This record gives sequence, structure tokens and C-alpha cells, in this order.
Amino acid sequence: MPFSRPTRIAPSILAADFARLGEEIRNVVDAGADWIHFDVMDNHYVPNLTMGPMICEALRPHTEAPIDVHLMVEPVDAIIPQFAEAGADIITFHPEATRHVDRSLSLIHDYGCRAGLVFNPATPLDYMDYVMDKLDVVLLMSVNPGFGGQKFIPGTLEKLAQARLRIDNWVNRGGQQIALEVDGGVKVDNIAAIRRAGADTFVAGSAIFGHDDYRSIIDAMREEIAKGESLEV
Ligand SMILES: O=C(CO)[C@H](O)[C@H](O)COP(=O)(O)O
Repeated sequence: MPFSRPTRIAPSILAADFARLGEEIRNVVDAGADWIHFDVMDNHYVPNLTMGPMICEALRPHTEAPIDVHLMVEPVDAIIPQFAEAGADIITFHPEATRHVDRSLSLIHDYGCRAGLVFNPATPLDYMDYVMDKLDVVLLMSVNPGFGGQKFIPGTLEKLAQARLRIDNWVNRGGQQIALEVDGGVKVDNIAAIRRAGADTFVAGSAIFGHDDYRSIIDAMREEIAKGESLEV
């Protein structure tokens, strides 16, 4: 029953023009983006440094679309309240970057945000199994985190299928819905395969912000997904 799943396009503003972030967000949401993906890098968990809660707060008035904060930071707990208060809607973190995964997920919920775990290409999915009831999002990295513009790692497709199975089994047993998001190297020419493997939420940075016409590239992504699905029926 894969075709009743939602499709969400989440442009990563890591690839946007940082000198015009507010305008970039407005433009990409006007062009059909569903979520704004906000990459937080700390030069510790990953070798790069990007944006903190102050930038999230400054951008919040520019859109009503959910701001999807991906924490590539270690440790995570101290920064969670700051992002929640800055207007984040969704906060995800890497399980190996906190000592207490269950507690960090609860902390995100306590602050009124949706919570999720992020898995690097070589991080096993097993962490999911013990906290399914606390997950709103599972995010699979299809590149090693830290930089935009990398190539999609093909083994992610099999891992997506495994994550989809875990989520579907959970939902079939009466559990809540969990978004399955993929991040890294997502392009028009691979998005159909990524969808078929089980993703419903697609983070794309360079593919969208590197294009002159945001609407045409987002439309092309949705068309590829629809084409891929009709071939399978
Ligand atoms: O989290 C990230 C890197 O750590 C980025 O969101 C991701 O790489 C998206 O960029 P692109 O679509 O250009 O690959």
C-alpha cells in the first residue's frame, strides 16, 4: 500500500543564499516546498559550522511551513529548548550524539515539537526499535553528514526499505504514523527510486537551490515520484 503515503519536499537551506535567507525561504515555499530543512552543524559532531537558534528565530516570521531542525551537534539536550523557543516545529538528532536517546526525545516533546532520530549511513537502525512510540520522524542520511552537494550512497535504498518495514509494522500494530525522511544527494533522477524504497519526505539542498526556477524543480521531483509509482501499479 505504498501509494497512499504523503509526499513532502523539504529544501535544505544549507544550499540557499545565506545573505538572503528569509527571501529564499519565502520563494521556496511559494514554489511548493512542504517543510524547511534547517541543518545545524557544530564543528564537533561534524566538521562544519552553520546556523544556531538565533537564525531559526529570525527566519520563523518568514514562513508558516514547518521548520525541520536537523541537529548535527553533540551533545544535544542543551540546544533543544533553544530551538523549540526559536520556533522549530520538528527537531531531530543523531542517537550516538546523546547519552540518553529516550530522554532527549521526551525533552523535544516536552517543548511541544515533533521529535526524530537521524541515522548516518553506517549507523544501525536498531535504536528505533526501543523508542518507536516517541518517534514522529526517522531521517536516514544518504551521505555522510557535514556538507551539501555530495553523492547519494546507493546502499541507502536497502536501508530505507528496512526502515519502511519497521514503521509499517509499527503502524499496523496500532502505532502512530512516523515520517520517513531521506537527506543527501536527492535529485530529480533518483527521487523515484528513493520513493519506491519507502521514503515519504525528501530533503534536497543543491538540487533545488542550485536551480534557477524552484517551482520547476520541485514540480519535476513530484512528477518523477508520480511516474515511478504509476509504473509499479
Ligand atoms: O544534512 C546535510 C548534510 O549533512 C544536507 O541537508 C544534505 O547534504 C542536503 O544537501 P544536498 O541535497 O546538496 O546533498
